[in-house]
Amino acid sequence: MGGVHPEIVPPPTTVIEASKRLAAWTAVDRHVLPEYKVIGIGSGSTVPYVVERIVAQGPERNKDRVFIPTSFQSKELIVNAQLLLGDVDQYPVIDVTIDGADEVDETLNCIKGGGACHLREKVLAEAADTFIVVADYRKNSDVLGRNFTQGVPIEVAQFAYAKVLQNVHLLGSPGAVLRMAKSKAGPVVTDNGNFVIDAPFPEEAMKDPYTLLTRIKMLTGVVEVGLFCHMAKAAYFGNQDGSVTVKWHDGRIENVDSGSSPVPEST
Ligand SMILES: O=C[C@H](O)[C@H](O)[C@H](O)COP(=O)(O)O
Repeated sequence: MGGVHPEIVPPPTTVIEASKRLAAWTAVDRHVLPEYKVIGIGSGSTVPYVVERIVAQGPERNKDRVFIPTSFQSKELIVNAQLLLGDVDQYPVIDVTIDGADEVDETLNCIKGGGACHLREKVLAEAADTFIVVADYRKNSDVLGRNFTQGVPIEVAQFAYAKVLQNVHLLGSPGAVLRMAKSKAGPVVTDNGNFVIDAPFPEEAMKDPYTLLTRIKMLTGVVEVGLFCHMAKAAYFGNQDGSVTVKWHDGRIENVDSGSSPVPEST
């Protein structure tokens, strides 16, 4: 764990990347406390900045901590940052988990799973005493599905996908599709060996994500649904003007002036 740390993520060159970093750094500064020893690491493009900031807390702070990944990607991040890797079966109680989101509504319900990692992410969110979301300003929304339009990610057992797809069509998402891979023929296969269905629902259904979650989860063959309801304690959004908006679980909205502009010098 000693020695020079490798670069975890290149410095941001766009306002969106800088906003992600701002959210991640602010959340780590406030929620990864010195006494915390078991830390869940989420997945996606915002999380490398989380790991970067944790590493900046120094080897002394990190030497007796263990980091639990939510995906192959976050496992690589932990290992490359020379942090100690653990798993949730060894550490079923986590002090804090920090993760990204595809969209967050006004009461902190989230769509997650744009990267097909939502099963492990939800396990680590639920195992954590504190679950914190970090994202750029585009994810800050009033109603889920307004910004992230590809639909609710649903992880399904491979053999059951066609049956679940039919069920989901009848449940009110006629446009639901099996997620196809980009650089491989055939469907996306998750880290757990399952398929993913993307199911866009009308706004009326998305206004009550908990009911929708329970309906989808009851379908046999569904492994996990990318709707995270009543889980997050706070969501941090990096803004274009260099401030951070914090939405708290009790409805409070806080504006933090980071004192630094997120606009990268090169733009
Ligand atoms: O499956 C992926 C995860 O739920 C990500 O946390 C989510 O897609 C957000 O990722 P990003 O930070 O890249 O927007």
